[in-house]
Amino acid sequence: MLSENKALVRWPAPAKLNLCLHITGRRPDGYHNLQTLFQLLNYCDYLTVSSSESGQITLQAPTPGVADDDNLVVRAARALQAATGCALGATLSIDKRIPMGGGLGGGSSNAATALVALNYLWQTGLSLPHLAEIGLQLGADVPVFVMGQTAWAEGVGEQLTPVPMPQNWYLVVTPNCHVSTAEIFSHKGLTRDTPNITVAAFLEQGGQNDCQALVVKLHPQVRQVIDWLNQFGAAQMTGTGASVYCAFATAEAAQSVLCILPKQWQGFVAQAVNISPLHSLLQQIDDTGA
Ligand SMILES: C[C@@](CO)(OP(=O)(O)O)[C@H](O)COP(=O)(O)OP(=O)(O)OC[C@H]1O[C@@H](n2ccc(N)nc2=O)[C@H](O)[C@@H]1O
Ligand SMILES: Nc1ncnc2c1ncn2[C@@H]1O[C@H](COP(=O)(O)OP(=O)(O)O)[C@@H](O)[C@H]1O
Repeated sequence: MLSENKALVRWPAPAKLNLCLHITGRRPDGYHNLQTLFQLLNYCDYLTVSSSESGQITLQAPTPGVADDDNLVVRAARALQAATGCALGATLSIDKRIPMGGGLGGGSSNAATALVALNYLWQTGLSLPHLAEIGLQLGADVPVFVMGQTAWAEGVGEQLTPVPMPQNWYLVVTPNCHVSTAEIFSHKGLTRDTPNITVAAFLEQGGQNDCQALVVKLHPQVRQVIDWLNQFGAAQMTGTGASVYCAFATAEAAQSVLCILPKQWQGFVAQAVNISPLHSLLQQIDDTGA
């Protein structure tokens, strides 16, 4: 099926949540070491990708606010060409559903899906760890999406240990404000000295988001979302914000809160998954021998 209709395949690029985000130190290059639990979700952007003989990388429609040459899928395609010497080109399109710049990893996930899809279509044969290494040059969150499992992460997010988590339902709410990752990491008010913990300790006690206290000071809208969601459970920010999430035992419970979400915010309901929808698709391709 796939071999006949490759251009029609919708390659999923899932969102993630950081179920904790501990900043444990600052490296000499200015980047921060962290410990985080990357929880993959079944809520996705979708890419269509076709291979071409031209060698050109073309985006069918621009992503709002992003120049095509800066788009992470274009940069991912070019990085794969450079790493493999592949002379083929590609035409890509993105069906964007994940709010941008919200700490949900959409751009990084798009890049990871482009790497995985093109590695398949171009038959460049790189392993997932090799693709993750290429992805790390594009962003600290790309490796987890390439590897495709919910995981405990250390370093800048590239040292990954898969950890199966309960398949909770999450309501994710994004206020109408933009939080700059670079601004938060360079702010003098950021907590950067959280002691390292073990995965076992996280699983037992949970963890906090070290960026949250600073972000709510700088962006009162994020505090408003947290206060509102706290009526229904323990709300926490993901990444460097601005999105906030709250866990529910059932889809219905999460959906019923989404129905009464104040109009100035956007939200979606998603289920936690341990295997990325992208990797479930790859498995299906392998199984059918397409
Ligand atoms: C902290 C996280 C947690 O998921 O936040 P979100 O982006 O998801 O909100 C990510 O690892 C972010 O990864 P990503 O968004 O790919 O960051 P990058 O583009 O690599 O870096 C943006 C800027 O943030 C700073 N930065 C980023 C990551 C890190 N571990 N230390 C840093 O100091 C650097 O100044 C860098 O120039
Ligand atoms: N394909 C893409 N999708 C989303 N953002 C992209 C993309 N390519 C580049 N970007 C840039 O990356 C930034 C971060 O995007 P995103 O991954 O959605 O958020 P976050 O890093 O907060 O999780 C965006 O604000 C945008 O400027």
